Amino acid sequence: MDETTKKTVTGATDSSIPVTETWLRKHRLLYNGATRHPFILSIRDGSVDFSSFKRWLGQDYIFVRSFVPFVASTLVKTCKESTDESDMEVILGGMASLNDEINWFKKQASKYLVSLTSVVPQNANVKYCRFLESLTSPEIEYPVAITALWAIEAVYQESFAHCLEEGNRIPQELQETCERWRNEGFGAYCKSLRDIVDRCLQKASPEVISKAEVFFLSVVEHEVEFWNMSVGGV
Ligand SMILES: Cc1ncc(CN)c(N)n1
Repeated sequence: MDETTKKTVTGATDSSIPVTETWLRKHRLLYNGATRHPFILSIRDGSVDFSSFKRWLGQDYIFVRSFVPFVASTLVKTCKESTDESDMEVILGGMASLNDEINWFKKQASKYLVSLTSVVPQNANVKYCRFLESLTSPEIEYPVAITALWAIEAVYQESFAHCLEEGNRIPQELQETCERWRNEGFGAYCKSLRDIVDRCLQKASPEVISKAEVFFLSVVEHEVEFWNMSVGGV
């Protein structure tokens, strides 16, 4: 029997395996589709098409601006619902670094001559931003919101970390882009988010756990669509 589906004698799922680990094992192919997407692989091997990179840059700037209200709404849920006071500091730190992220996009846009005021959000981006907005609803439970936040950040962290793994041939000018999400601080932030998710879901009802898994999968699918859009799909 697969370890991830191991049941105890009472029939419950083995709680010694953190929930995020069970999902990553169960949905590995889909998850790899996001973190090893052809766009990411093209950055890694140096064959990236710079018009795709510029498209990604402009679209992601729009995305990050929509991401801020979602993170803010998760911060509010954390303040109201979390039983651990350090959770609030984790999310607050993430919010602060989003300010840097927005400024970084502006700087890169001027370097690559991308006019951020004339970027028209593409279909996949519009859908992803709508999804983010739906997550700000009070009906979205804290464990579900924090799951989505973790998944969104983790996909970027793992994708760009992969670009810099041994054997890469990334163009010098994209080194800084990859570092932005590969750096130790961002890695530690993603790890803290994951720990919060696992802790919250350990105490959550089966319904909330299932809902969180559905939203985890939705994030991964939106991320794949976002990369597809960047390489020129719709
Ligand atoms: C689409 C997307 N996903 C995640 C991240 C990381 N904040 C981002 N900038 N853009």
